[in-house]
Amino acid sequence: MSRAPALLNPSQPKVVGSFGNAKSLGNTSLAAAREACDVVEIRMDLLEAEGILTSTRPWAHLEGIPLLFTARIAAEGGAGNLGVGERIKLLEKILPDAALVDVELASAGDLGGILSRMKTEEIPWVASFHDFQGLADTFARIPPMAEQAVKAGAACFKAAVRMHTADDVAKLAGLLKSVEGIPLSLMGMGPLAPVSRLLCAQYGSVLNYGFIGDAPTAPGQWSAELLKRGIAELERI
Ligand SMILES: O=C1C[C@@](O)(C(=O)O)C[C@@H](O)[C@@H]1O
Repeated sequence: MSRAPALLNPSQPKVVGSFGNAKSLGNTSLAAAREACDVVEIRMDLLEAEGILTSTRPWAHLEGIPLLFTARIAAEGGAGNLGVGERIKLLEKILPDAALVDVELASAGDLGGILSRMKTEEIPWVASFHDFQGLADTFARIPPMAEQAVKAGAACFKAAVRMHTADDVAKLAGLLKSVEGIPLSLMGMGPLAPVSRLLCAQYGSVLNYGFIGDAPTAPGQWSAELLKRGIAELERI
């Protein structure tokens, strides 16, 4: 059953709670996860790098909250260096548990086979993009990438970009009002990450990431609990 439409609503921004290590995942009960976020992100690349993914389902105790699975490539901040074949194998294993799957837009071609299977099984995917440096041309690249994500069949386009100035934060949030055709999840990284994430949520970013446990999964990321409390206080605009 697809739960994506309810999870990808700009007027109801959701908080994604991400685990930076296996200990944080193992120590978090379903009740605690529900308290901290609306969706849990399982970073398979991080778990694989810790060697705990081979045969287990270390997220099994979180059945009851939507699970978003990510097998991030090293070029976009992933741990280890998962090849295409390894990522396909990991994704095939988790499909029965997935409410959503994250695939880098740049990998959509390589993972075309598994994306077709997800389409048949009605499992929506998030096309993602990361810029850890905050390059000057990234803002201009986001609208065409969102269009590519639509063409590739993604349910959402996500971009995480390092912010250098308040002007960057305003530009990122502004894109949420100007790009149409697909739900967007936009967020800043670095020292301006927290303020950017609040502003982006207020402007309609559908998925807003924080960490659960003791290890952030991106520079400047707040805890999911704090982000959820902050977003709950925002007046809709
Ligand atoms: O893509 C994202 C967003 C993120 O990079 C962040 O900036 O919070 C954290 C990642 O775990 C997740 O897959």
